[in-house]
Amino acid sequence: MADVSFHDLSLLDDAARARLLKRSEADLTSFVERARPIVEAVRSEGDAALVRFGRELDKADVTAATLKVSEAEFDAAFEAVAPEVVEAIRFGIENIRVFHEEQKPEAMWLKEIRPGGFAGDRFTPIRSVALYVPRGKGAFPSVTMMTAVPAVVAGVPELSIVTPPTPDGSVDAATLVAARLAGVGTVYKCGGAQAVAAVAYGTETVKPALKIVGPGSPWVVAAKRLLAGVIDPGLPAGPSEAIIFADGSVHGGLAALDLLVEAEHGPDSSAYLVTHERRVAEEALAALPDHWARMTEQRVDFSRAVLCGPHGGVVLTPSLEESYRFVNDYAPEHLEILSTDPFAHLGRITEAAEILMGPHTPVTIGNFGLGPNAVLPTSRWARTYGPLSVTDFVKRSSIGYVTAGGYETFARHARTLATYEGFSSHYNAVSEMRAPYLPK
Ligand SMILES: NC(=O)c1ccc[n+]([C@@H]2O[C@H](COP(=O)([O-])OP(=O)(O)OC[C@H]3O[C@@H](n4cnc5c(N)ncnc54)[C@H](O)[C@@H]3O)[C@@H](O)[C@H]2O)c1
Ligand SMILES: N[C@H](CO)Cc1c[nH]c[nH+]1
Ligand SMILES: [Zn+2]
Repeated sequence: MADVSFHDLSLLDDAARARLLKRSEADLTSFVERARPIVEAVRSEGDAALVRFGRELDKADVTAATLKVSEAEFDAAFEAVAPEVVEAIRFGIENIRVFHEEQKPEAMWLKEIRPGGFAGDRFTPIRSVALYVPRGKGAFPSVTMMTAVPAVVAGVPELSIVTPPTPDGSVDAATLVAARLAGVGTVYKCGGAQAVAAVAYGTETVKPALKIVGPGSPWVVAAKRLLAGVIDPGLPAGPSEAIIFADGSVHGGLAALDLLVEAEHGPDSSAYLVTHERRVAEEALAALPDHWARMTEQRVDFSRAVLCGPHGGVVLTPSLEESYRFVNDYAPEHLEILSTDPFAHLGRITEAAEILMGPHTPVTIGNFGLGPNAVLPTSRWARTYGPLSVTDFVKRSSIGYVTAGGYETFARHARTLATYEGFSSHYNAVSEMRAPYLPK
């Protein structure tokens, strides 16, 4: 059995350190090439292609008539899901709603920039958005909560969910419960590249959308890349990843417990424990076998593949400074600061999409509904993107308003720059030609 990867940063040259920063999806070329014919088939054949790929790729018994989830299926889902699961979904949705309502921008603001000259922003919902909910290596009602709640808070009028069907032709029941409780009533049974193509082009059954958000496998990420000229692909959210940052105030066994959280998503995930304390690193390595003994076989296989492979393991740094530097260079999707004084470290970390503070805030709690969004940028995109938010579901128009009294000051400077840039109509519109036409 392979050993957990142990990286002593003080022994690595720059090239070896740079390799640690890479993710499995760094090269999507082969997925993009294989997703291309799927996308093309959906564009040209519509529902027929969705049914074919549903059967081939998801081994699912779907027909054109059953591609859209019926009201009866929603009702049956509430019967099928255990009451405590419904309660956990309600609890999460409520927290996520409170967080995102706080985040919602004012519908409009206007400021007097100079006397008689007003400028501001107005926010209006995007007309139609599709939410991708994965269903490959597990079911994700939590992703339904995380994508649907901010969309509903933003007021998007046309919302739909796309998610892969299961072999019996149904959709994960808890996903349907979460959808209805969050306020989304349209769910289509298609996943992967074909789902992205379906909402980009539309089919006989699937209504096209202006934007798609939500995480997914490399098939989903590849299709979003191919269709970026047709549909807004939202923030890049691929295979899950995390850094557990630990100082010397915690036990390494705790770090190992939390390191396994995102490592168990799939063999394409990434997860590191980063610490400058050799004791913490050694305790973590020693604790992993016990933790694995309490996991399901599939999740052991996934997390072993990550932690024993090139995209995971334990990183021992020569100093606290080097730990900060590694985290900021890596720009993780999830970062957990394991310390009895996490706020002492927070100011040093600038590149992370989600930062969870202290020994009582494991990534699990963030994933399942503390409030902040757990759909997050992966593959170092945390350097420029933040978590999914209400602002992903609205667009901004800027508003300008100049009064009769304020006009001449702005016009004078505009004439000067219009002349410099060589625009005669721009000039004329603010010249003496304007006055005769103005309302008296
Ligand atoms: N970044 C985030 O915020 C975030 C949140 C949750 C999950 N995730 C990640 O999302 C991903 C979900 O992936 P998943 O696989 O569980 O579900 P998925 O729904 O994204 O992918 C499954 C679909 O991929 C397609 N597919 C599978 N094999 C294929 C093949 N050989 N050819 C063509 N298409 C194929 C099928 O259509 C299938 O329905 C995981 O990597 C997880 O870590 C990320
Ligand atoms: N960790 C995922 C985001 O990378 C979210 C999630 C949902 N369920 C379990 N985990
Ligand atoms: Zn997770």
